[in-house]
Amino acid sequence: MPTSPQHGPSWKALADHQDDARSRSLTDLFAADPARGSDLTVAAASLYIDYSKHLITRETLSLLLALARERGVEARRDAMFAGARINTTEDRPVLHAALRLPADHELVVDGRNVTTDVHEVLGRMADITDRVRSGEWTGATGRPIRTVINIGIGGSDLGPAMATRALRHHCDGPQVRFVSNVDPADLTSVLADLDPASTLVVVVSKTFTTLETMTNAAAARAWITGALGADAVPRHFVAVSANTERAAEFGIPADNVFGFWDWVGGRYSVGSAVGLSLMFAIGSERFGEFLAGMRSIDEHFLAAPAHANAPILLGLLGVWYSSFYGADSRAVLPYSHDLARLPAYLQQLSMESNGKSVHTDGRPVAVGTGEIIWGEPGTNGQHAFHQLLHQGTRLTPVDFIGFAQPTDDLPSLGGQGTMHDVLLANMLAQSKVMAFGRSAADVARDGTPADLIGHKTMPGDQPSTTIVAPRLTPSTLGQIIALYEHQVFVQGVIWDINSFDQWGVELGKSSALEFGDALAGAASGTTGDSSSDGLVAALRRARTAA
Ligand SMILES: O=P(O)(O)OC[C@H]1O[C@H](O)[C@H](O)[C@@H](O)[C@@H]1O
Repeated sequence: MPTSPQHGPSWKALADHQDDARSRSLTDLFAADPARGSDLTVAAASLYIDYSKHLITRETLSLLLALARERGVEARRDAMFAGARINTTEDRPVLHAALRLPADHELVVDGRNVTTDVHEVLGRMADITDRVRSGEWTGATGRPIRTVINIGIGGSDLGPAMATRALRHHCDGPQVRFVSNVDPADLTSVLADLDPASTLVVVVSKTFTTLETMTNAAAARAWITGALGADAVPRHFVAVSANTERAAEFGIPADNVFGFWDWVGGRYSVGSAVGLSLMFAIGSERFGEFLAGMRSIDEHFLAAPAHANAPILLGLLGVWYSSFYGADSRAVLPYSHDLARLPAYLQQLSMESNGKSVHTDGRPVAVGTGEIIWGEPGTNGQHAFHQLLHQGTRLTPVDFIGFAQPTDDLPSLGGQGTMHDVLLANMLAQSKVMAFGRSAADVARDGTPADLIGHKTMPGDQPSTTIVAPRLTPSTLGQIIALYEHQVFVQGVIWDINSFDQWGVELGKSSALEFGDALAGAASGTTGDSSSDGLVAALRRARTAA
């Protein structure tokens, strides 16, 4: 049974070391160690990752790596990949990495070779994808499918939605749209301009019980059957679920149900059948490239020594800031408009995984765990929230993500270079000024009036990682996703928390059911607290107001 991390010798050594290191600025660190900009980098598949602009010395790194050893990160990683039941509160293996294993790689769990099952489903997905994309699969009136609607929420939405948007340039199948929110505005606006006769609905739910998804799916079914009759359902609905019986109860024939397994967490499921809508959009071949990209990072994570292992290094840096500096959040800033939904995707991946306050054995955690992930694509954030990153009082580590080659390009304003170069130049400039700032002496040298010097001084020391890839492709997107998955895993191991359950979301779900009754007037008496009583009453009154 692992002890709490703060009781081990490495934690104490890091805390003592931090007391010494805290006064050293990134400007000082780069002056004292000019090679750090090239040395503190790591290559993983086609990703080049610069972590030199972090508040660490080489000694910090070796202490962090000692912490990883002490916490058994590599042994735990091997246990995960081997199918050990490391999701202890749900007694399940954690095998999203098995979703991208080659077909000839045997991985036996509970007496079954899971890669056989994975590739059987992948084959069925490829088959329906080919039929839909070629027009062989038709709707009830014989029309080919022009639009696919993915109905799902959380892990059954964010992954395929983020990836479909990211791979816009590779989308050459039916148009794919996403509906997640139980707010009827979501479904209504998505359906508004669609023809039911050429629309295919993919209902995605691991459990097939999620209220939002079931509600939207029922409304979509009414929309289809209202136009085309009840018999149209098998031509217009397919399901993705680990609960195939429930999917059948909804009226979706078994041939149209694509399964996955309880060893795939929702937020880790984009490489499973949950990615079916993405496959419709980009085709099965490119989906295969996406899985291969993920696999290349799995292999790196498994094989690279810890000091050159990107997920281990990035995981340790996340712990360094969360637990030692008390940083609450990390900004993820993709300098790629196509990655606009990546921060939202990573919010679920990281915050639902590591937003925990007890150790694996149920004892309370005594150190800062979890990170609040947020962000917007560059350069939009620069004109909105970067001010706080540049001159605010909070330490907020940043991940910059950029691509050498553009997906789209246009000439720049001055005609020299291109807009993509302007984008990349901004990314590099932001990481530089966040790290090194601008001293008061420098500001004064410009003749700045004394009373403005403080206002114009840039403190610097806002740490960042920069992740660079040649181009945004199915493979590099898969690599980025797997990199973050494993970073989250490493942090969970160091903190000794279960990154693979999410009990915290359950209470809100059951409470919402009670409020549904109260709003409808079906419940009598109090909701249990005076604030909720007042809100229910105000909402009921306002419904009848003009
Ligand atoms: O795929 P489903 O079973 O419908 O679940 C959808 C989502 O809802 C749950 O409440 C969990 O918090 C998420 O981890 C999950 O991805």
